[in-house]
Amino acid sequence: MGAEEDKQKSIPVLPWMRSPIDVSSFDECPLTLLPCLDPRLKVALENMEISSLFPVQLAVWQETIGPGSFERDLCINSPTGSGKTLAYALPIVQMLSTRSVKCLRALVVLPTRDLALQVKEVFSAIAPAVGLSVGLAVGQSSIADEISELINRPKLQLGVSFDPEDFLPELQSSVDILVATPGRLMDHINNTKGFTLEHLCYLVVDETDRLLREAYQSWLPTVLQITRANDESFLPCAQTFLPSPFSLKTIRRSGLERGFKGKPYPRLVKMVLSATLTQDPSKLAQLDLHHPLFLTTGQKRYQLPEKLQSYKLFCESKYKPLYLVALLQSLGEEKCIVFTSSVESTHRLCTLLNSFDNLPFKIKEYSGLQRQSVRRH
Ligand SMILES: Nc1ncnc2c1ncn2[C@@H]1O[C@H](COP(=O)(O)OP(=O)(O)OP(=O)(O)O)[C@@H](O)[C@H]1O
Repeated sequence: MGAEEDKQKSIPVLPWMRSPIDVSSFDECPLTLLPCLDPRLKVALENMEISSLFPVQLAVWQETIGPGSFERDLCINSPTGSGKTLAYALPIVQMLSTRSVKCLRALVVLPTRDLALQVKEVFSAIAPAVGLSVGLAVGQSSIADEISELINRPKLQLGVSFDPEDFLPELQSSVDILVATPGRLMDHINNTKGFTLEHLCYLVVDETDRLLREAYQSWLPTVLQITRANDESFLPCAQTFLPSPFSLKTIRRSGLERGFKGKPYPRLVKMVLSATLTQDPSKLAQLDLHHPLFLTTGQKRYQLPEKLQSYKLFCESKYKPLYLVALLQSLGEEKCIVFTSSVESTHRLCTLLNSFDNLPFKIKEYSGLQRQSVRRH
């Protein structure tokens, strides 16, 4: 294939992908210079030893809290390690920080439990600073325990007798933000009383490529259908709706005046992220994006720290373990992480290394073979 043909092939089909925002043109931004940052969140970030925002975080801030003000759905293509989690967590938490009534307003979906746990940790480090709670639906605990974490059941008052027929306690969400894997999310959608996406304002699809590659019990069409159904059921009452301080209904008015061409407004804002975002129109169509804005750093898959040096060692594959042992020995006391391509190779390599009894270091296995509780310590 000629170079010209190659170039042709890499031009995205979708027009909005052809004029992206170049994230690499942004610099890091010290928190002291970040416009509109809630001071409570600034303190929370400083407690995490974060003193400036990475380029992707600044670019997203500009399109959400900054002049972009969440008007468009965001598609973010940025390498692993570039700080995508905080890029969406910070604006969402800041936007929800003024809400006083608790209900589920932001949903973040990730393909695996480990990733969901990492993302939950980031939200948990900043959300409580502005009075928001974060929940996790990943199947780490029993469904009953998870439900009691996510749903608040008001207790019956002592001494007051209720006819069980008349009394249906109002179930409310205990969390404002939920981080979930698709399977457990579907369990709650289908079976958990009081679990509702009715008030959802933000949907984040992290590791989008992976989530679009597999259907995962059709979680995406289900979530979109539920949120669309909310839009439709609210639309007829949009003209006659009188705001009430006690109403929890999110009224997604038709936003003609804002150029939303009859789409409901406020709408469900979507942010989709990946290190290798697909350009396949049929895959992206599944997300039903609104006037999407593409933010990208190009084709880079990984973001390596500037001072990291890398070396390659060439050898025949049958000698790989021996070279590895020699390399580890030469590194002496340094801590090392060895990555392999599968759970099985990790297990094999670990068994092999442990069979040398004169190595001056301890070897620990870390893969999906270990239970979650072991992996976290
Ligand atoms: N502004 C920041 N200042 C300092 N460290 C940061 C900042 N933002 C993120 N980090 C740290 O950088 C690392 C990478 O961040 P993160 O995991 O969000 O990257 P990512 O782009 O989401 O990667 P992945 O594709 O693996 O999910 C994390 O250890 C995180 O704590």
